[in-house]
Amino acid sequence: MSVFAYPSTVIVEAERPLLDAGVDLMARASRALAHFCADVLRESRGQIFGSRVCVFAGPGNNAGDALFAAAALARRGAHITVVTLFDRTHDQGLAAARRAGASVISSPSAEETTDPSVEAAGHCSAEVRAQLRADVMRELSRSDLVLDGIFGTGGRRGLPEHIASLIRDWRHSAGANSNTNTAGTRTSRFGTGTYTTQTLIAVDIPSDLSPADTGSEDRIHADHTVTFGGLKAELIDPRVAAFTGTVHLVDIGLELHESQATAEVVDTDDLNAGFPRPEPDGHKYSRGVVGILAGSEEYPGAGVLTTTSAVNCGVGMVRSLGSQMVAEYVIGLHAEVVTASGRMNAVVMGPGNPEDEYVHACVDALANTNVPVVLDAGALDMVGRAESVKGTWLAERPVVLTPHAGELARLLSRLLGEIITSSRINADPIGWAQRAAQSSGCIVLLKGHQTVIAAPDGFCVLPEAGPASLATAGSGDVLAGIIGALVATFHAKNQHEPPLPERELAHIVGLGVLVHNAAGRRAVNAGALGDAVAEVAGELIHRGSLIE
Ligand SMILES: NC(=O)C1=CN([C@@H]2O[C@H](COP(=O)(O)OP(=O)(O)OC[C@H]3O[C@@H](n4cnc5c(N)ncnc54)[C@H](O)[C@@H]3O)[C@@H](O)[C@H]2O)[C@@H](O)CC1
Repeated sequence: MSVFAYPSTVIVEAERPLLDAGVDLMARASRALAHFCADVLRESRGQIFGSRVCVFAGPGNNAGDALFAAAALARRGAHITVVTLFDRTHDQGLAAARRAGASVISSPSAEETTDPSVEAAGHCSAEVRAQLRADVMRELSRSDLVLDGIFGTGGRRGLPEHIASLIRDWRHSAGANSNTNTAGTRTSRFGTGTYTTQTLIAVDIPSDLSPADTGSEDRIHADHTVTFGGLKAELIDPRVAAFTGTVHLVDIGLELHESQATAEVVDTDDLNAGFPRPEPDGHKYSRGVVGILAGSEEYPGAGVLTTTSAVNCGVGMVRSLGSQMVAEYVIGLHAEVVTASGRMNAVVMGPGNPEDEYVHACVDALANTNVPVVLDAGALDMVGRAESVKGTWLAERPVVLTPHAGELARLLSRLLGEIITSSRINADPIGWAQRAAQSSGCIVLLKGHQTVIAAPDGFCVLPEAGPASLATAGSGDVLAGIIGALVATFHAKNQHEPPLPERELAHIVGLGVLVHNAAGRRAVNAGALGDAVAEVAGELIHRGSLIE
C-alpha cells in the first residue's frame, strides 16, 4: 500500500518525543535489522549458525543499530567481525557485540606515519596499516553478509578517503571473482555445486548516498537498505536505486503525518484498493464521461489506441471529439463510443496531433467549465511561455500534462526561457518534473521506466516501475486514455464537491500508471496493450484484485 516518504529531518524530529519518553528506539531498530539479516542468511546459506558477518562501524548511532543487530546474530551462532572506521564508535553497541563474541579490527583512519612507535588507535606504521587492511579485506572477502553502519541520517556527503579507498579496493577485489557487474555486492561460485551469495545491507540509509555518478566506485552499493521509522525521501530518487538496492521499511512506532510527506510510492495494492468500481445504484453519467480528442489523418491509430484504452478502463461513456475519419475507425472497433456533443467529466487532448479545427472546437466547448483536461503529445504545446496556465482557458481546471523527457525539455524551455535538454531531464527526473509542475501549475506526469508524477506544490507520486515492454509506439496514447478515463470517473463522483486536491489527483494519475504497467506485463505492443487494459480493469472490477 501507499508508502509516504518524508525528509530525514521530519523522521528524526518524530523520534524526539519517544526518545524523551525513554523509548529505546535503537533496540526496536536493531531487533528488526537482526531479523532481516537472519532471513537473508537463512535464504542464502540455509542457516545462521556458522555464517560470517562483517560490520562497518562508523562513529554514531547508525553503528549502534548495526552493532546491536550483529550481537543478536552472534548469539545465534554467526561469526561477527566489526571493522571500526573511526577512533570512536557506538560504545554500548560495540560492548554488546564483543560480549556476544565479535572480533574487532580497528581500521586505521589517520594519516600514515613512518614512526613505528606510533601505533595508537588510528595512528600506526605503514606495515601495521597494511596488515590491518589485509585483515579487513580477508574478512570482507569471506563474509556472507556485510552491514553498512558507517553513517545514517547524521551522515554528510563524501566519505573520508580511508573509507572510500577501502570500499574501492573491496569492490575491485570482489569484482575479480564475481560473475556479475555489481562488483562487491554479489559473488557467485559454481562448479562444486555450491552457490554462495554475499549480501550487503545498508543500515537506515547507504552511507554517502548521493544521486551523482561521480565517485560511485568508492561508495556503498547495497543489495538491501533496511530503513527505520519512515521512508526517507532521498531513498526513493530513481537515481540512487543502484546504491540502495531494495528498500525495506521498518516501523519503530514513530508518529508521522501524511501532510508532512513529500512523496508517495504506490503499488498494485493501491490499485486493488483504489480502482473505481461501479456503484450498485450508479449509471453511465455517475461513472464519468471522457472526451477523447486524439488522432488525425496523419496518425489515426493514436485515436484508436487512446479511445480503446479509455473504453476498456470501465468509464461510463467515451465521446470521440476528433475528425469523422477517426470516429469511423473508433466506432468500427467500439460501437459504444459516442460522437454527439454533451456533458463530459474529463477530456484527453493531443495524442496523434488532432487537426486544429477540432482542437479549437474542443477548447470552445470547455470554456466556462471546470472540466479537467489531460494534455498529451501535440497538446502540450498549449502550455506556453507563461509562468503558469493562469489567464488561459486552462486556468481554474485541473490539468494533467503527460510528457516524455523530450517533450518536457521543450515545455520547460518554453516555460523557463532557457534551453533545457532531455539529457538534463533524464539526469534528475524528479527534480525537473517538480520544476515543471511548480512553474506550470499543472500535474506533470513524466513518462519513463520510473514514471514520476509531480503536483504543483512539489509533492510526488512514484508508481512502481513499469515493464520494459511499454517502450513501444502508441504506449503513451494508451496511457493518456487510461488517465482520462480515471480522472473522468473520479471527477464525476466529486463534481458537486470542491475540486479534488492536487495530491489526490496525482494519486489517481498514479493509479492510471499502475493500470498501464499491469497491461504492459500482458502485452508487447500498443494494440495488445489497449486490449489488455480491459483484462486488467475486468479483474479489478469483477474480482476485486489483479491476478499477478
Ligand atoms: N536517535 C536514535 O536513538 C535512533 C537512531 N537511529 C540510528 O541512528 C542514525 C543516526 O545517528 P546519528 O545522528 O548518530 O548519525 P550517524 O550515525 O550518521 O553519525 C553521525 C556522526 O558521523 C559523523 N559524520 C557524518 N558524516 C561524516 C563524513 N562524511 N565524514 C566524517 N564524519 C562524518 C558526524 O560528525 C557524527 O559524529 C540513524 O540513521 C539510525 O540508523 C535508529 O536507531 C533509530 C533511533
